Amino acid sequence: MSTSTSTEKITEVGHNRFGFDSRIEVDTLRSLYLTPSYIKSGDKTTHVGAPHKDYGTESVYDKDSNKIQYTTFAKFPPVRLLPNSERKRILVTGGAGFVGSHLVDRLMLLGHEVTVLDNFFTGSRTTVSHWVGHPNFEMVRHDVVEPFLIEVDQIYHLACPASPPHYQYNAVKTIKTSFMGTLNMLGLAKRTKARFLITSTSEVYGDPEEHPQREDYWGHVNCIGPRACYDEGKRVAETLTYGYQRQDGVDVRVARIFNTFGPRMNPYDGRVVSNFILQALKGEDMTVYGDGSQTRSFQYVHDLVDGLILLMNGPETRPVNIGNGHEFTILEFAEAVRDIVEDIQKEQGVANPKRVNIIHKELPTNDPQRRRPDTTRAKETLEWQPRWAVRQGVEEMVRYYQSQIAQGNI
Ligand SMILES: O=C(O)[C@H]1O[C@H](OP(=O)(O)OP(=O)(O)OC[C@H]2O[C@@H](n3ccc(=O)[nH]c3=O)[C@H](O)[C@@H]2O)[C@H](O)[C@@H](O)[C@@H]1O
Repeated sequence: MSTSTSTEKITEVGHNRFGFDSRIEVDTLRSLYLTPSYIKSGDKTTHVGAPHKDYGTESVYDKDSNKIQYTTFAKFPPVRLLPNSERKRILVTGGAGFVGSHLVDRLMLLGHEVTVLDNFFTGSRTTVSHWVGHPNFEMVRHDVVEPFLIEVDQIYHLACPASPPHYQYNAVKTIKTSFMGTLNMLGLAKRTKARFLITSTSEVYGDPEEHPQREDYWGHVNCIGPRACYDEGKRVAETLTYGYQRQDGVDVRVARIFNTFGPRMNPYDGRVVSNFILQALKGEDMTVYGDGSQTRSFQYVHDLVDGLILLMNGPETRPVNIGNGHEFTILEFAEAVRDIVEDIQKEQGVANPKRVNIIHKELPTNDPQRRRPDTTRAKETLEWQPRWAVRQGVEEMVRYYQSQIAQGNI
């Protein structure tokens, strides 16, 4: 499949819709994840990554001693100054995770007060460390399976491991997180009258018999399979959400997220995009599970954050699919990632980049055969559509991982 379609340069993300202006320059966001870094070897220090800014975290990796020194600057990225009437108190559970950290960046830059709850099981402090100390920001180490009391206007409830190896690592804890965590956060929403948004998943459709998947499809889930802890956990979380809406009038939003990728994805989390990019960058064999004929549709994280913010502030209370409709077989996707990595390596002066092999490994049990979102509802009710081509996102993620490798973080 060709990924070389020419794509327009995206300079701004977000929308000004539903009384909530979420527009931000892409370069501002980038400066938060493509952070400056230096590598020291003997007397020589080389700069890698983005140009130096006087905020965020800087790292110097000393190759000889294998030590890394972080410096956090007391200056923060400038945030929008909002009048009190517009500034919201926003809770983001799982805010130190991959998706959560991008949402936090956006909400902080927009001028809101953000509290992050995270138990750091799969999230990491470093994803949002550039905000620590900011007057509008608070980070709390807390597990959502325990109640949490706070006064807030909006709750984005993201907390839950999302990668198959992570969520299957402790299946009982995953179900507990989905059920107890959602129960606690809905209880909080009921008491504070905060609007509540839960990030559900395309996995509620299981191994779908309908294609593409619309929100009114009930799904095809094996309730005793290895994925059930996540799939059924999210299904019961949705049930709870609408239970609180019907019984207690809680103002709810449900996002069903389809495969998402981007910078800050944990390099070891085992999902396909991070695995393929890192394997290609390190010159290792790329591992396609099964024959690679299963399909997925991948969306870039900035599109997802746009969708979440629109959903939270818009009128739609039914579940909404948020995903990109460009469907790849996994084998096609492996080839596309390999081509993109080679193109970038050539652009960087590597004359003949080593062509990595694609090898096949066993297909995980109950791995869904086909997955593509029908996003008509998001288009009609939120006026949301994905804007980032897969190639644009993969290119940016390659550069992010390259700088992480250079810094000794991978
Ligand atoms: O994003 C979604 O909609 C949901 O599905 C994902 O699950 P999955 O689609 O299986 O995600 P990956 O682990 O990235 O796998 C995608 C496909 O690539 C394959 N794969 C994965 C990794 C790898 O190295 N090679 C490989 O061929 C898998 O077998 C699967 O067919 C994640 O579980 C969830 O984060 C999410 O809720």
